[in-house]
Amino acid sequence: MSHHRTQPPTILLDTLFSSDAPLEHLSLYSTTDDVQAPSPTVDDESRPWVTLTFAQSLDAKIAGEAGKQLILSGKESMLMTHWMRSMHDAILVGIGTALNDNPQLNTRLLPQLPADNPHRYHLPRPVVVDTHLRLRLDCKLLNNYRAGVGRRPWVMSSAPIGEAEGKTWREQRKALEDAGARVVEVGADSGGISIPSMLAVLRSLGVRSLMVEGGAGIIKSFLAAATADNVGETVDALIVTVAPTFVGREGVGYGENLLAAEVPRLRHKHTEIVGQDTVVAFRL
Ligand SMILES: NC(=O)C1=CN([C@@H]2O[C@H](COP(=O)(O)OP(=O)(O)OC[C@H]3O[C@@H](n4cnc5c(N)ncnc54)[C@H](OP(=O)(O)O)[C@@H]3O)[C@@H](O)[C@H]2O)C=CC1
Ligand SMILES: Nc1nc(O)c(N)c(N[C@@H]2O[C@H](COP(=O)(O)O)[C@@H](O)[C@H]2O)n1
Repeated sequence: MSHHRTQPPTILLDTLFSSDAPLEHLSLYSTTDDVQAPSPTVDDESRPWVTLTFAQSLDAKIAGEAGKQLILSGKESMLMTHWMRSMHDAILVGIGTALNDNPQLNTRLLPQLPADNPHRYHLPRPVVVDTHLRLRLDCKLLNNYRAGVGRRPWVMSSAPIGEAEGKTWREQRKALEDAGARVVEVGADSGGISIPSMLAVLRSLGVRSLMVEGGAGIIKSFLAAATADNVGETVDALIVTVAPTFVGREGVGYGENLLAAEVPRLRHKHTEIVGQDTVVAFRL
């Protein structure tokens, strides 16, 4: 769709912004005024706006056998994902994805702006959820930051209680910080980093909107945190790209253990055919 080439797709504008928001330059911001970058927000500012998003096959798989990374999105819907990235202050992935995919989480697919355009695309902050600080020191997120083409990655982690484990964690924290990361301590429980605590901390650090890209474990946790009982407390929008392909049962899914009573209530907002894919957007 041609308008995807020069401005954000309608499905994103409809889902992330209210109809009275000024639609010009929604994903652009002045190089001198980062703070003014347009962003979806929640009213009470207790947490960031959260968009949960991923690409899946027809049989609801997000990766291949043993987690093999799959490019499920076609080029048009991948471009849509990069527009979406430009509309959020930060992008979050779990450490499983960071280790497996070594992602960049930037907006490199967006069309080049004319040289005389005073704006540039908003570059989101990468955030990795990593209890045990397993992030590699030579990952692309840190390499890009050191090369001046990415924001400093934030690593959301939790200091262990035991002395031996604590020593390793502190050493790894120093190594990651020396490599350029900012390690942010958050409370954890048996399910890993506490999602509500992490969201509150991110908001206190200035993150107004968070795009959660996966992987499987993170998607499950955010869906579980956004159950019917908790509606409105964790996830604001769900945007799923469905690719016209089957992966098979060896692939990695995210929904196998979801209980019907626990699934969040979805309000359908928009469905759009983007290239060969179908993108479905909901508000929660
Ligand atoms: N198709 C798509 O759109 C996408 C596909 N993927 C695919 O997903 C796969 C990775 O998924 P997965 O291995 O599950 O890894 P995740 O990226 O979901 O990371 C999960 C890990 O994050 C840590 N963690 C800490 N706190 C939490 C919490 N509250 N909830 C969940 N996890 C937490 C845990 O590790 P620890 O205990 O060490 O902290 C956990 O093992 C890859 O194959 C990747 O290619 C990924 C993104 C998008
Ligand atoms: N939208 C989308 N479609 C797919 O088919 C995917 N595999 C993903 N994966 C996510 O994108 C990350 C890679 O990002 P970079 O290209 O390195 O910027 C990957 O880690 C997943 O989070 N997404």
